[in-house]
Amino acid sequence: MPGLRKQIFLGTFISSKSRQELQYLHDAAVCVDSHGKIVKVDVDCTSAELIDDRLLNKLGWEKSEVDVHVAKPGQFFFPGFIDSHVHAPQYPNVGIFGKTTLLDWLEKYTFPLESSLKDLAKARRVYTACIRRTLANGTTTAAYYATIDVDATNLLADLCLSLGQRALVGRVCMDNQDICLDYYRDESAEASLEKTLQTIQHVRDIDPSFELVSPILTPRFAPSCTSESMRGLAKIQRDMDLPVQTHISENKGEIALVAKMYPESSSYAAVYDDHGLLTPRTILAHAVHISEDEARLIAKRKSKVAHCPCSNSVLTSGAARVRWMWDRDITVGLGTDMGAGYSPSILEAARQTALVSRHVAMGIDEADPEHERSKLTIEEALYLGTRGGAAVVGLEGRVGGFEEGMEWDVQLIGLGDVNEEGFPADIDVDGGNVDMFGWESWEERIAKWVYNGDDRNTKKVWVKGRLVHSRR
Ligand SMILES: Nc1nc2[nH]cnc2c(=O)[nH]1
Ligand SMILES: [Zn+2]
Repeated sequence: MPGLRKQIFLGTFISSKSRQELQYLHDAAVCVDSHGKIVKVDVDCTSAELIDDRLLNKLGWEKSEVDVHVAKPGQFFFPGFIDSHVHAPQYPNVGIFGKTTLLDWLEKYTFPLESSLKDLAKARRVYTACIRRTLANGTTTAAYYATIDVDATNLLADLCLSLGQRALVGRVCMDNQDICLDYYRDESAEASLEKTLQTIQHVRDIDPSFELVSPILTPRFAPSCTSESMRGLAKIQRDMDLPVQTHISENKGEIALVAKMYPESSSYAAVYDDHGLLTPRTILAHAVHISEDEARLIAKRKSKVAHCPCSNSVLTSGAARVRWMWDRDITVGLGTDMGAGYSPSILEAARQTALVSRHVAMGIDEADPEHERSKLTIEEALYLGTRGGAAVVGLEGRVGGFEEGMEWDVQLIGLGDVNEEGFPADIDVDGGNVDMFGWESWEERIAKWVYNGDDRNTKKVWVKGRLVHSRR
């Protein structure tokens, strides 16, 4: 990214040390070079003045070439969220679902809206709103499904790049003439693959090394694709080493449909595997009802799962078992799955993850140790939204923490209103739902953020060192 100045961030930095534990760095300085990369983390930096004496000398940087950002008392830096499963064209429909479940929801609400986005002016409006709203909620990376339309999909990639959101952008493949509706489908398997290649080429043209925006192969789900298109996509995946995203085992009716369509495959996961689509770069959304055999196969292929708790509750799909998948060595991240998911926020997804895990627990006898184990902690939910998601979208080690060598994809969080000493000022009803009383430990502050926070607490957001959102 040309034109970025060097930056030093001072304050408290909180990130996942492991699934179970958050790391708190207080009075720290994180130094970011002009490419948006973290080059130094200094943990003993109590004031801005120290930067002159010590840090700048160590870095060999001139004061005049550096911007210094100091977090206010009570604020902290947190890694940007990763939305590992989201449909940008469905954004206008968030909250609009009535009592539908997956298959009738697709027909009633989703396909008409997606198809209407071949109108590029409408697509621009919807995609701009989706990107700006998710950035405002701290989402620095999103794995997007677009629509079947090449131009509108390419526009989504353009907008991610210009608005500064890291993204994987997929043109949706739907070529099964028996299942897909006439008004919204690819003409043939061949056309589906050709259009996919057009979007890959477009992304290559605008971001040649896929630094910020990458194409992602997107067979919508097994019912919407033919064997021919799935095999063709698998070949493109192998030839170009690209990521893949699709849906799996979300809804019982869907599972029955897949079993009927692919009787020769032993399970839903096996359908993808039999077509060469279960790869280490494959993101499978939902996995609510997968069997032991399917979990074993997914883990063996090192494919990843995007857990979408809001969507699974909205569409009455079921409660995915995150601990159970972790126990079977499956890497899991979080997805909003808008517009089935009603919220653009991964913080909301983290909260719903914690709650859905309690519903999983309620389905297990209290005497069984799994009852207690199923419940996820706040630390685990935040891990899923940051480092877990990074591993799911193939950015492990690049984003999700504050280590040297990582990129500055970060949000600045402010909780309540505090005065210079860090004590609460008067309650500010416009500033968000998180009220601080001054006696909370850092662990308690994070808990209050997860359960009552929202975009009003997300003060600033950076991607690869660039400021992409700032709250007025
Ligand atoms: N939640 C969800 N599941 C799907 N399965 C196939 N398409 C979709 C979709 O758009 N949303
Ligand atoms: Zn989805």
